[in-house]
Amino acid sequence: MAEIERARRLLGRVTAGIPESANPVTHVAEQPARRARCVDWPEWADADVVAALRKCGVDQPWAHQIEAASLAHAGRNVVISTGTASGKSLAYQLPVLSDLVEDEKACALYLSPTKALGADQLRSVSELEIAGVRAASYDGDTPMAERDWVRAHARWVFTNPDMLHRGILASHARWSRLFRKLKYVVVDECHGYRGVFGSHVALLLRRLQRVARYYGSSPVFVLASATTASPAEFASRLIGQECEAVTEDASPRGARTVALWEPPLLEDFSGENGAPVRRSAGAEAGRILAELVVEGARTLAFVRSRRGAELTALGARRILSEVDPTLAEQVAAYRAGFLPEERRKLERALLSGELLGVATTNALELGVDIAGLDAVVLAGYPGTLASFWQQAGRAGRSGDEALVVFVARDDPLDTYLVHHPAAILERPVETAVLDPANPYVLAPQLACAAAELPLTAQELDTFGGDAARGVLDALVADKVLRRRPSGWYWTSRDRPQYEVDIRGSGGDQIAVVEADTSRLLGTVDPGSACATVHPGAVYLHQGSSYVVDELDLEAGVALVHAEDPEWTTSARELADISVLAVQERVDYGGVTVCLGDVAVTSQVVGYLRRRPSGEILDQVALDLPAQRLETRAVWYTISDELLEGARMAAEPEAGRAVAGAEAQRPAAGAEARRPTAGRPAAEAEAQRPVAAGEAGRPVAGAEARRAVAAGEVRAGVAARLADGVGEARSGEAAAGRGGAAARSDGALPGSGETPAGSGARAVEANRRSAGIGGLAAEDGVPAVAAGTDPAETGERLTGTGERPIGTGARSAGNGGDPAETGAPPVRTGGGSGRTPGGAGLEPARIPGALHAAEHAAIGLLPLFATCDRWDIGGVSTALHADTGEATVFVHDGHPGGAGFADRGFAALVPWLAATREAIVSCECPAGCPSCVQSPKCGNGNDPLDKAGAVAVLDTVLGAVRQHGSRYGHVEVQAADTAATS
Ligand SMILES: Nc1ncnc2c1ncn2[C@@H]1O[C@H](COP(=O)(O)OP(=O)(O)OP(=O)(O)O)[C@@H](O)[C@H]1O
Repeated sequence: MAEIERARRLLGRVTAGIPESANPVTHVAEQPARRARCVDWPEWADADVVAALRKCGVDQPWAHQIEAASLAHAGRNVVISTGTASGKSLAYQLPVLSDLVEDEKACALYLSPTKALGADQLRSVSELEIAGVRAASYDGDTPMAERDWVRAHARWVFTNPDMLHRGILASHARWSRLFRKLKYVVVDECHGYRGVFGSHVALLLRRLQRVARYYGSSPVFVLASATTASPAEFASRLIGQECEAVTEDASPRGARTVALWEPPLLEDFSGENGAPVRRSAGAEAGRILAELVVEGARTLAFVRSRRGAELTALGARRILSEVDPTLAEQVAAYRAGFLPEERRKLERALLSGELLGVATTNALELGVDIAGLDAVVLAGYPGTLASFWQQAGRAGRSGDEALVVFVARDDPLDTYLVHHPAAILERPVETAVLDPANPYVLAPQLACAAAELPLTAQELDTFGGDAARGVLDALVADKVLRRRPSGWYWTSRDRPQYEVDIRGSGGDQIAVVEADTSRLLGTVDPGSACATVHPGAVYLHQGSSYVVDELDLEAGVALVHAEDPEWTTSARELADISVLAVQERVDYGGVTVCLGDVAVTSQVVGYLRRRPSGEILDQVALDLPAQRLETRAVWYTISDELLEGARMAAEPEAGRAVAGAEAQRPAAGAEARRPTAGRPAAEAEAQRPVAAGEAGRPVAGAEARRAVAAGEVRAGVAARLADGVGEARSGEAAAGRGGAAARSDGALPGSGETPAGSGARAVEANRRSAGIGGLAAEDGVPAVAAGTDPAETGERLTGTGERPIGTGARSAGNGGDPAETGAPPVRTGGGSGRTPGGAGLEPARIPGALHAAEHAAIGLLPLFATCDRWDIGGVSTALHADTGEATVFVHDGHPGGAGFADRGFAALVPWLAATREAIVSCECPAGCPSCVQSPKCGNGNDPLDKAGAVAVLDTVLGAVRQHGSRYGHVEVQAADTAATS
């Protein structure tokens, strides 16, 4: 009981003085303590290894450790997927070290997503001092002289996927000693291999296996993962072989109290278009951190960006210095670029109580032996439940209950989570999404594979079968490979690995160079360069701030100078989308849901400068070229009949958008089925899939605007309301995901090819260009792009309601523009005469309703696909030329897609239901960042119709539910079954 009192006391302390009416805590949950389940050391384990582990403090192993270790020892691929600090390292150390001792020629590889984690793991193996093992690292930091030694002598090589790709597989003959006797491959933190990076790693591991086979070995894979859903399935997909899973965590855990926290609305600020805004999660976390430090609680606060971490620590110190200056000394920010020794020092200081509070980015999430803290504060959802529990899991000592506070940021996903505790506390951790069949990933990977060893027809099944065959044909047509009877051969003397960056797929990299010193700070992929390193952009690199002077896309360089201005920048982008091919299409009586390939043309048209207070300084127009991205999208269309229905719309209650039940209620009336006059009848056209290159492309942005102005298209229907990807990508978010920032393989923007073709050409292009992008990624340390996410840095939008910069691309208002009036127009009237399940929206509201529904859907997709909202974009339009109907698209931000849109299609119903819930449960009157406003909206969040969005979503969900039993969408697609940590 004393335990619970302690956590409750801590929570009481952080809420002290807040009136009950303004209590930010939306939910409190208690998680009980768990006892350890220990077992004996297995007989097969080497006695010296056991003795060494004992000496390092592991007296008796936990059951899950030995279960996994024994499977590996028996030659079975295994993934251990258990909670934070559950001793996963021992599960692979025991079999690997035992076998290395038993067979003095045997070798092993260890792969980690970051250099820092690899260094930590090497240190812990070296500390065991097992004779003859010769463990060594081989990464971007390994001096040239040492590399020869590692190749010649090391038996356990600690490296990362980037070095495996460029440094080991590319010159495998020099590593023949290792490959001949390669007994184990350890893949640590494998849940991080998702999206495009994960797809590359999956193919890289297949390349590794074929090279090992060539030298006569067939290594066993041991994978370690945070708790994830379906770990066996995911690991099998990652390595391309059967893999067993160990998931029952037998390590001890202290009890925890988890509090969900929604920061209060600010009274003296309003946001864009007059929307209410909340206190930033970072500022709130600083205050909570200070209160906990006063209580003597050892606390780690996770903040999403480096700048945010610094501001949070600063905020806490400022509060503490007023109470007791010595307490302020006990709070630190985790600085980027900590060396392993500094991290150890920090761990020790925090564990001993010398330091009481540390504000950190997720850099401290991996490879840190910090557990048993008194409290953890999470400022913002870290993107995945796996990360959430990884961070939360740092709290909790046996015998003493710890506190976890999750502070919501002002966005739809976080808001949804604090109001739906089950989505955090009871939901299984999501499966990591990867798609090794993406042609943009397959093409460069197959080129690398062929360059390593000629590819034979028998091997193609491991590379995706038919998908690989199609890509190989394109590579042959482009003369990248040559087809001979015995297989496919690489044609050049150059090695493709140097130009293929496995951390992304966006063409040749843009180098970010400090003009004064010519120092290369990092690289950004060309797809997001206009948004992140446009002239005037504030660019963060390793915690330091720079301002971009010049962006030369042709030369591939952004020149910057060191400067830490009083503002941050966020780009604004317009986009247009066309359907290239429809892979899946399901009709639900007036609502159609599709999955397919699209081309997104986007243009950064300007940027906003904001002070940390949220005040918008100004908007600066930019004249940058449009970019083209071919990718995957999920979209739904709604017929006019359903959208407009009859003349009765949802009536918003004060402070709430309520259209749900009302919009669902069927009402009779032939009136409702009347076709809308004046709207182009494109139904027949829209019923068939649109193939690549066909006529019927959408009206391009400028063209649409002209058409609207000229009255050629009905007012309001031609504007595309777009939310481009990555325009204000947070540097930390990019880095945290393993680095979308450093890319060099992939599509040629603007090639207009089908994915396979352009993927093939990408390789060709990459072969010609020197891959600057490799520099950042070789280290396993991705470059950091501008930290401009206002939600992360504590900035707030102060609304001016101004028009987007230099565009005019919005719905042509006809007096009914809801954003102009501040509130959606409300129709009243009898319940008769509307289309069953129809939205009851008048035409002028439709663009704003679709736009708002699209924003919220982008915000909520990360709940179902393991992506960040910056990985995806969207476009909504009241009339799309390719579909002939009102359409909302949500698309992947990577060439060829990363599986996110596919996941949205598969989880359509729960995704859109959660989207609706997020909007409805937001207390704002007409839309705010917590529900339908987007931080990256190219249209200045205008028009947005919150009540209309609910009506749209109800219409879609109603139609799917009514007609869906014949299809697959009614089922919640949750194969996710694993428990959280
Ligand atoms: N059986 C055991 N008994 C006691 N302590 C153990 C045992 N196994 C591991 N440990 C200790 O637990 C701590 C965490 O171990 P380890 O870093 O391997 O966990 P992990 O699951 O890899 O953590 P993370 O979640 O950070 O990846 C280490 O200090 C380790 O020495």
